Amino acid sequence: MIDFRNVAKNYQGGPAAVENLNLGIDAGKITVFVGPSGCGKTTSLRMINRMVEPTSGTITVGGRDVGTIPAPALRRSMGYVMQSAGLLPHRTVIDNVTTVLRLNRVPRATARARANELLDTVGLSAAMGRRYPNQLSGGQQQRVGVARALAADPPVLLMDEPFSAVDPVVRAELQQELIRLQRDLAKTIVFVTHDIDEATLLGDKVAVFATGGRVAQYAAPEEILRAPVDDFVAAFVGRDRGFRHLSFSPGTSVPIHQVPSQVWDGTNSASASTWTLMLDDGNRPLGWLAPAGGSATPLASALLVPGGSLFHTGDPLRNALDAALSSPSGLGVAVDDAGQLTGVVKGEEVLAAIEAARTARAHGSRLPRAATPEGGH
Ligand SMILES: Nc1ncnc2c1ncn2[C@@H]1O[C@H](COP(=O)(O)OP(=O)(O)OP(=O)(O)O)[C@@H](O)[C@H]1O
Repeated sequence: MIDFRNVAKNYQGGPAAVENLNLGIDAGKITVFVGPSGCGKTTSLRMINRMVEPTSGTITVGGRDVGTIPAPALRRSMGYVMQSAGLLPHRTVIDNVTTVLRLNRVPRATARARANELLDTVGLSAAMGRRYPNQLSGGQQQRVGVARALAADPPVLLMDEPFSAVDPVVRAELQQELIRLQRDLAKTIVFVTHDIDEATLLGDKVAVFATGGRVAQYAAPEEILRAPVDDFVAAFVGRDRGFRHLSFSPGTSVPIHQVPSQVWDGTNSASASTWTLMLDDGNRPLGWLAPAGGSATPLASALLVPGGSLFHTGDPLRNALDAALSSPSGLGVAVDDAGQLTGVVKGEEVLAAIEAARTARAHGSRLPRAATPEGGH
């Protein structure tokens, strides 16, 4: 869909921001440019819609050389979302979202109807449409930025660190929304970030940039985590890449076990020697009761120990391992889509499943059935 051929950019007086970029970007997929600060990601992104003009080389979009398309028309034909949302402060949210539609001479009523639909798509109520940008939180502003970029239904969406100015919780929400949106929209998205976790979560493909716009590796995220091509990529990807790579291995082979459990009523008795999982009356985990130890005396007022992360049906091995590691009992709590208890996973069995997945990969075979801990090696 998008092709960089021998593209270079020299800002006046400086060293080459981008030396010689050759890269093909797939249609309908999310391609992430990731890399340290100043390596030319934003410059490369902005050359696609001619916000930055290349010094030499060619960029084509859908086979057309962007240099031959008038810049304003080109920009209107692509969605663009940036870090600060870039909303016009003196215009209401709805007017911000309809800007491009109005420039494209879409009648006002149609544009507003479309904008309201889009606000709903990005999780904002119609009432938000009447507010001004400074009356929204940072996360809400970014949602408006995404709605505005989608307004003209462009096939290409350029996103420059769109979620980096919001807190981690909102950021995770926005990332999930983008994944959900993309399932329906299948846009060609080019996404710039310096966060490798964000890159591997969102990218169908990830281009790891080094100084001067040199692409050190361009591959699917699991490959970058599993087999970085050189020390630069390995260092950038980080020390816990092995753990992160588990996001790409299904957790279906991890055995689920029964666990002693009770409905929590505030007066439950701890067992002498085992951890007991406390549930609400809908079978959803609330926390644990620690073993009472030598004294089998029931506690008058039991103390609920907060649980660890939950391993949902369908989650990857990473979540299974995290559930086990973060659980005070050492047993990772597994739940179904409704959040109801299905059982627990054991750390050593997750490790055995990880080893089985690795062996299967090494032999290029299908995943064997779940290995027992004894059979792990
Ligand atoms: N308008 C400009 N004028 C001069 N130099 C610029 C300009 N914009 C960027 N540069 C330089 O070009 C290089 C690449 O910058 P660019 O913004 O593309 O990098 P980046 O990888 O997106 O960085 P960051 O993650 O910090 O945004 C840097 O050395 C930067 O200082």
